[in-house]
Amino acid sequence: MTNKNLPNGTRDELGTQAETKEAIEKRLFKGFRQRGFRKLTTPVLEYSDVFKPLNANNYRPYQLLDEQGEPLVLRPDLTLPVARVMSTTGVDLPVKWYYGGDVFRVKKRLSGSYNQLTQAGIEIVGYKGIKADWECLVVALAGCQEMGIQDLTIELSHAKFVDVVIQTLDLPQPTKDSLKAALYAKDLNKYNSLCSPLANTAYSKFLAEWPWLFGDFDKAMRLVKTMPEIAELQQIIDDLTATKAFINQQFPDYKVTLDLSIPSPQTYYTGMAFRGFTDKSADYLFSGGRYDDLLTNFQKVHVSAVGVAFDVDSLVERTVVQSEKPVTLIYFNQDQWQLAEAKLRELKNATLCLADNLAAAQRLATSTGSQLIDLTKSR
Ligand SMILES: N[C@@H](Cc1c[nH]c[nH+]1)C(=O)O
Repeated sequence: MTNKNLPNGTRDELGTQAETKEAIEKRLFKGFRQRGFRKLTTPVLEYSDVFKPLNANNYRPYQLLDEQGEPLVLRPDLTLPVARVMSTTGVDLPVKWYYGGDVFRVKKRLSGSYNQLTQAGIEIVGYKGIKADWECLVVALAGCQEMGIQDLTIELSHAKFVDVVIQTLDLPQPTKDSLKAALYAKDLNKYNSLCSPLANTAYSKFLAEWPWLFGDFDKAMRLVKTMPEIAELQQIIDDLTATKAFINQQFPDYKVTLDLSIPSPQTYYTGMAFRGFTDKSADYLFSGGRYDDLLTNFQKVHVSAVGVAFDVDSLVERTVVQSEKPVTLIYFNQDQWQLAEAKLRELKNATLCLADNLAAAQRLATSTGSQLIDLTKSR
């Protein structure tokens, strides 16, 4: 073997790190099951077509070919495979699924982030109303609470807000498109010059501050309300406001912010979206949202859906791991296997010492700070 390096953006997980991840996944899955979600497992490999709605700008999938030369990818997302399953099998709706597994996203070199990420999430398919969005939030927030995360901020956004506002502006369509791009890129010179024809209109106060329309929820909402009433915006405002009140009531320790100047976290979202952050890192702990049109990519019937996925790696990073206690080493002769097994069952934190002689066993015990039990004397 000549190349012992790992592919870019991948890693090995040893001991505590891998065990913490396993423990977190187990706890999350148990919580999902307790709320009546059923498990859905999909393959790591899928045809590239499944991910057409993804249109991700900041990463691309790993590509390969099947034996017939059809393009395959390592799944870059777990929601789209659920949509594929729903459209190809006759599962009765509504349905609540949970899943866990790795997604693969080839990011720019030197971006510092990993290309293989572990997610655990839920998808609720077949409910139009806000109760399904709130169930996703409760699952996400209760999960964080159980992991002992205290400084959580939930950032709410809405996939339609920017488009609805831009459509009402009295500007030619190409200017509207450029304005949206400049807003997302926070290209303020360009943004201001594109907005200048609307300088003395009822939108001017809002437009002047739109690129900064994130952070404090009430402050952002006050600015939205300086605009003339837009009928289509009302439902969006009502849903966001009710959701903030719901979170404040159910999870009073967590903070809610609003961001109405960003592109939707996923291109397939059609409604409210939410992400959870802590002060310590820019990586989110969970991300989710409503995607009522996703299944129409696979089938003709319109189906409502909403879901959320934890970034399990982010949870691992923030979980305080208990330092491992020194284990007890059980040294024995090979004809004493039964006795060694009995001792192993009796002791809590023990492991069989497989060394060939007592001196080697003693060296191992010293170097690992373990206690050594020598069964070879007990004949
Ligand atoms: N698949 C989304 C999260 C999600 C699950 N359900 C809905 N959204 C993501 O990876 O960002």
